[in-house]
Order: sequence, then C-alpha cells, then structure tokens
Amino acid sequence: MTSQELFENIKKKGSFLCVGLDTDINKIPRFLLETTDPLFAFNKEIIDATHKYTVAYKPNLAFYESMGVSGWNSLEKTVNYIRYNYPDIFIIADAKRGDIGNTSNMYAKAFFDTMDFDSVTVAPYMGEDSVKPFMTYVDKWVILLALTSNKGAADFQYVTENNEKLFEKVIRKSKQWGTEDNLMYVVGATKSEKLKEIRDIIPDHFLLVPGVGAQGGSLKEVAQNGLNKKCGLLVNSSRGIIYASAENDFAEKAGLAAREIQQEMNKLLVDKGLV
Ligand SMILES: O=c1ccn([C@@H]2O[C@H](COP(=O)(O)O)[C@@H](O)[C@H]2O)c(=O)[nH]1
Repeated sequence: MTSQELFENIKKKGSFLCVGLDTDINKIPRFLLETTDPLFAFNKEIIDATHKYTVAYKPNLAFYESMGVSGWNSLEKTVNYIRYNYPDIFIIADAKRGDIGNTSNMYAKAFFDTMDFDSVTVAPYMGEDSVKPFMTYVDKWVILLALTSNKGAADFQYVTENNEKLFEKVIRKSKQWGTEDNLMYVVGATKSEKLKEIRDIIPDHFLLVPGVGAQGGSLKEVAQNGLNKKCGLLVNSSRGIIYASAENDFAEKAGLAAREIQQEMNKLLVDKGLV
C-alpha cells in the first residue's frame, strides 16, 4: 500500500484509527476459552465490529508469542482474516525487530513472505544495515521507533549531543534510508508536545502514534501538532477499544469505542480541510 492509498482509505472512512490487537488470554471473555482458538475467536469478533471505523490493525507480537505455537497460528489466522475480508486495511506487526543484516533478512521474510503483514515495527539501535533488509520488499513498510510513549523513553531518547536529541538524530539520519512510501515512525501520544519539532524534520512521513486511551495521551493534541497534508497519522488504541467490555457484549462495546474515536477523528479531519 502506498501513502496515497492509505490517505484515500483515511478520507473514505473519516478515520486515522489503528486498532491494537493486544489479545491477552487472561483478559478475553471466559466463554471464548471453550472455543478451539480463543485468541482468533476474540480477534475475529473485534475485527468484524470495528473494521468500519479503522484503517489499520496492529497485533502486538508479544501477546501471540507468549502462547507458543498456538499463538503463532492465531496470529497468522488473524492476518489472513483481515486480508481476505477487509483487503484495504493496513496491517502492522508490532514486533520491534532489528538485527545484523542476514538475521533482519529472516525477520523480513517472516513478516512479509511467510505472513502477509504490510509493515513491521523496527528498533533503530543497530543502524542502517539492520533496517534496510525490511525495505527490499515492494509495498511493505518499516515503522521505526523514534520517540516512544513510555517513561523510559527519557533514558536514551532525550540524551542531547551537539544540541540534538537522540530521537531527532534517529529521524534525521534514517529518513535517508527510505521514502514516504516505505518508512514511518513511532511517536508516542504521550509526547505530543514534540510533534511540531518532529514535523519540522519529516513534514510528509506517516507517524504511528500509540498512547491514547489507556496511557492517557490526547488525540486532540496529537492531531493539532501532527496532522499533515495527507493526514500523516495512524493513532493506535489497544486496551481502550478491545477491552471496552469483558462480558458477552465485548465486540459490540469495542465497536462503539472505535466509533467514538472515529467520530472525533472525522471532526479533526474536517477542521483541517482534509475530508
Ligand atoms: O512507544 C510505543 C510503542 C509501542 N507501543 C505499543 O502500542 C500499544 C499501546 O496499547 P494501549 O493499550 O493502547 O496502551 C501496545 O501494543 C504497545 O506495546 C506503545 O504503547 N508505545
């Protein structure tokens, strides 16, 4: 998917929402545990209830890997289900990978050949040769960690040298490795005050923004500082949507939670003259 195609979907749905599929076996409704594949059964219901309001899904790999082989199967079935039923939706493997070149090649093969993800989150710490293997695939994206939403982001990402913070250096250097059609950045919604500075460095790239909802980031502030002429934002909410209810009505409540965010997003897009 190109950035223009992503923008077209955003305009069509009036939404730049990404629903995070952080599917925790301990949090899903108990009756699903009696099904043959509880993680997939939960995801399928959530996807059917939210697809109208979202342009992206982001399974976080930890929730699937922690289950062993059955978790990988649930993940693969989830990706195939989205691809087959809702083909215009962008699918993110939140895996935070990156290693020496030949190993990154294998990570890229896992997510882009073996599984049909559109994108994978990658940690920039090991540098260009650890990131480039993910960019050899046509129509696939790297989403590079730039300024993360957690408290520990302060440990390294704000460290300043020659008047430049580490996260700024990461963005400035890495933007030369790809294009606006295969490289996005993670910027936490809890760091929305930094979005203007980030937009000075990368005015046109898409940003994946986790941290609204459960982590307390403000969608309005993210939009004020981060929207660009092609929207340029995918704002993720995981727990705030998928665990809106722990009862039999979990899917319906997730749909309502997604719709509420979509309606707010639509207003923000209208105010910005983008739809
Ligand atoms: O900086 C980051 C990078 C990734 N994440 C991931 O996004 C979701 C957020 O979930 P919520 O339940 O909406 O808080 C989760 O998968 C994180 O691992 C992040 O939060 N911050």
